[in-house]
Amino acid sequence: MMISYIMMVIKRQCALLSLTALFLLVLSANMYFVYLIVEEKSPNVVTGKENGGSKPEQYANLVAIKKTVKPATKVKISKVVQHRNATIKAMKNIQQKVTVLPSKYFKTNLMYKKLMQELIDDLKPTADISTTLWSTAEKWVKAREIVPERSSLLGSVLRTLCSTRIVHAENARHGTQLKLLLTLQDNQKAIFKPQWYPRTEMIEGPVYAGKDRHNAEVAAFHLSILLGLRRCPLTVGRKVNLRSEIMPVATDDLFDTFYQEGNNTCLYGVCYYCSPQDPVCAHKNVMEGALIMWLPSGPSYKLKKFRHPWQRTYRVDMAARWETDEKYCARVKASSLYNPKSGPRLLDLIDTAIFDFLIDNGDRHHYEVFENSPASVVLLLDNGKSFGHPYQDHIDILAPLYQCCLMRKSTWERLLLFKGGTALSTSLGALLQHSHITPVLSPPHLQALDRRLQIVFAATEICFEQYSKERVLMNDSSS
Ligand SMILES: Nc1ncnc2c1ncn2[C@@H]1O[C@H](COP(=O)(O)OP(=O)(O)OP(=O)(O)O)[C@@H](O)[C@H]1O
Ligand SMILES: [Mn+2]
Repeated sequence: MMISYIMMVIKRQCALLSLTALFLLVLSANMYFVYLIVEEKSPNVVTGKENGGSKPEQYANLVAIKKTVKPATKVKISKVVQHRNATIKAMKNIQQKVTVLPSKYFKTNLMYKKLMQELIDDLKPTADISTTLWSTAEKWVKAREIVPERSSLLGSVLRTLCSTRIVHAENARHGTQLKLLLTLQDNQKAIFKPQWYPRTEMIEGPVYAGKDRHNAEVAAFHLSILLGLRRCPLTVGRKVNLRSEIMPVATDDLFDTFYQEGNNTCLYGVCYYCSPQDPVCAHKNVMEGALIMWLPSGPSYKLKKFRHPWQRTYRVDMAARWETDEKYCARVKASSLYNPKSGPRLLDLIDTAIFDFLIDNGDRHHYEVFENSPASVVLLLDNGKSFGHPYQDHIDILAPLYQCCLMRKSTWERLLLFKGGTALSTSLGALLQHSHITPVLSPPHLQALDRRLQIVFAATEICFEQYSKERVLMNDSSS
């Protein structure tokens, strides 16, 4: 009797203990997850010093993973699909919704033409080419926008960027891809990302496959203006003569990577992905590229890099948490950094997701803000992996939108301006006509924008049905 009583007590204690242990385990797992989000760490990314040389430690793992993913890799898709079931279910719902989108989304709002005309006017150069415009552009940079809503000098700044003499050229030590850091006359820095592909190239493979697309940087900048997301550095297309404009002012280590291949001058640069086996070649001496104006230096503009909470694993056989967990947004919001009540960061990321989905950029593994500005905007830096395939839509880029079901009201209103079916492609096409490397996008890439906009409408409609419009759309004042 006594023994069975003691056994019963022990059993109860054990049950209690294992329950407590389970509770502690769940709690610590949750805390670890919040820690990962807040501390910008990822189980898949080795962190380390920022921008530390040609092989940044913080990217070592991510880069190694990216390198191993070849477009032709065969994987057991069914297994991967199972792992990514949360986001796949959401994507299917959205695809279904597109087919029954309310008719209001097919009615054109002619007001878009007014906006388009205003922006086209702003893009026309009105002042002479002058390096005094560097300081004009510098003054535009604020905590929440780096390009003003309207400026009659926008076109003049862009033209100056396009045509001012290059006085120094070095390898940009930032990031992993080949790019040059140019200094233009009167000390304006700019990044030059070279052309790797013709406009018609279709990039097959995962969403982050291939090399940078210089024209994508130019198109993304113009789209950012059109959508009122004025957080993308000023970007132009520029053709440079490697022999007369770059080589004479190149640093020795850059100069050493230039060589002649038949009639064409080539270079391979110094960067993590750079090698003599992987050169980029000019047409004869002329190389087309994107020239991206460097943000001002100084403490107010110091950049801080964060791991993107919806970062991909860059592995086809491994899913990220956001791909498997329908309630992932609640976890993100548990961090005060992303709680919409305490700051605009989450809404910025949702704006970014919409922007990235439209341009098909699935490579925003990190994002940057101005470290010393409270409530700094999420900058749209590095749009090079966009516009890879005009016939593919990677709906999972929209995960921050469909998992959080939140959107800034002003963003929604701007998107609605382009409803009707062709307004977005028409407008962007018109803005890009002023570019020195026009046509910037091939027609299929432009048309893809209209199709993807419908998908954004569908995703948002689902949110409206689920939570009501009032709960989904957030006022700017509350963010
Ligand atoms: N216009 C700019 N002004 C200021 N800093 C910039 C600008 N463009 C890029 N940078 C800095 O350089 C870094 C690398 O640039 P970018 O992301 O375009 O290169 P990348 O080679 O594609 O990098 P990654 O391999 O990380 O994708 C950015 O993270 C940012 O810190
Ligand atoms: Mn990149």
